[in-house]
Amino acid sequence: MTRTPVNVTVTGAAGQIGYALLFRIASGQLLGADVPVRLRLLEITPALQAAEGTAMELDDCAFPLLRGIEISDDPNVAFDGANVALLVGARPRTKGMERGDLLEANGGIFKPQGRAINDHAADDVKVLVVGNPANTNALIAQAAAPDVPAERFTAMTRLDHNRALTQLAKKTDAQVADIRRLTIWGNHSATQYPDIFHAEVGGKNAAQLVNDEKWLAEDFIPTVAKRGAAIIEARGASSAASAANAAVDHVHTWVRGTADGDWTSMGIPSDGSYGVPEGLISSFPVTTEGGRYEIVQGLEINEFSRTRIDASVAELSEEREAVRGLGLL
Ligand SMILES: NC(=O)C1=CN([C@@H]2O[C@H](COP(=O)(O)OP(=O)(O)OC[C@H]3O[C@@H](n4cnc5c(N)ncnc54)[C@H](O)[C@@H]3O)[C@@H](O)[C@H]2O)C=CC1
Ligand SMILES: O=C([O-])CC(=O)C(=O)O
Repeated sequence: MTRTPVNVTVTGAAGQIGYALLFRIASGQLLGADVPVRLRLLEITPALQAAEGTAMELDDCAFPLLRGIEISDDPNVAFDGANVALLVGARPRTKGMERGDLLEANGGIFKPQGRAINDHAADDVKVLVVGNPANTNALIAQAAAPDVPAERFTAMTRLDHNRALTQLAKKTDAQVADIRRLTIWGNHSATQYPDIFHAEVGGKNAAQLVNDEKWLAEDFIPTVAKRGAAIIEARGASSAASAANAAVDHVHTWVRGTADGDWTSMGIPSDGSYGVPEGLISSFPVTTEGGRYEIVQGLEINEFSRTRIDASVAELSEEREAVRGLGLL
């Protein structure tokens, strides 16, 4: 059977995450080994030549599922017909830049990209924002795309989720595959809250198994939340292969579904669940099926968790106010 190729647009294609990501998409790991893909790469004009170089290497892999590569510096071209859009390219914080400057610079990227998605993407487009500050960049893009259902705009907290899985596996002497139902709540920032109170390790409640609140508060949570900075310190560059891996995981789970009885973490527009103000793009526990996701409902939130979820959500509200003040929403 011949399947129509799926159009996957990747922004920031010549960057370090792009270099780790494109080969995995083209090999079938994003959408499945039975799904042909066409890549659309968006870069700024000075980086087009580097993107061409990456495209040459993609050609040289002779991936059977790769049905074409187009490169452009025009979002209206790159998002044309996009079924999946991975928004990786963003303005990094540079010396002397305040938080407001960063939000404004990224507004200049994510607002026009949101508009281009609105005007040119396929009806079934699914958007993942990786570029930081990911949650608020996703909000800016979503606000610029009023014709696209709001829930199609998501932000990446899967890297945080994966980091938390490994830290918990190490602590409990388990394998990551033995762990289910872990949750990242809130913002992809140092305020995020990795929650093990509903997680299970080999079928046993993780928090009871660990039974060490000091480790949770002083080791596990800061290790996961500050892992990005630790990688920069160790590697001299920010996480790239692990970020690309998480982007692949995020979209793969969204499209192909969560395993029975398990859930994942995604930054998604809040419907007001768990006291998170409606519309904020915040990380929640979600199950996915048939290309749709649903927030896991009915989890009991204890005092320890409540304080931490509220703190991260408060940061998201401040970011929303800041971009509103800049006229980006
Ligand atoms: N959500 C998450 O878990 C993570 C997010 N990140 C973020 O991902 C982003 C990308 O990281 P890297 O690939 O390491 O950065 P990078 O600097 O290596 O690459 C970024 C690329 O984006 C391009 N770019 C800039 N503006 C653009 C525009 N308007 N349109 C298209 N392309 C544009 C640049 O030319 C550059 O090639 C950063 O914002 C980083 O902070 C990184 C790791 C994890
Ligand atoms: O911290 C950074 O700059 C990159 C990032 O988002 C992460 O690794 O989680």
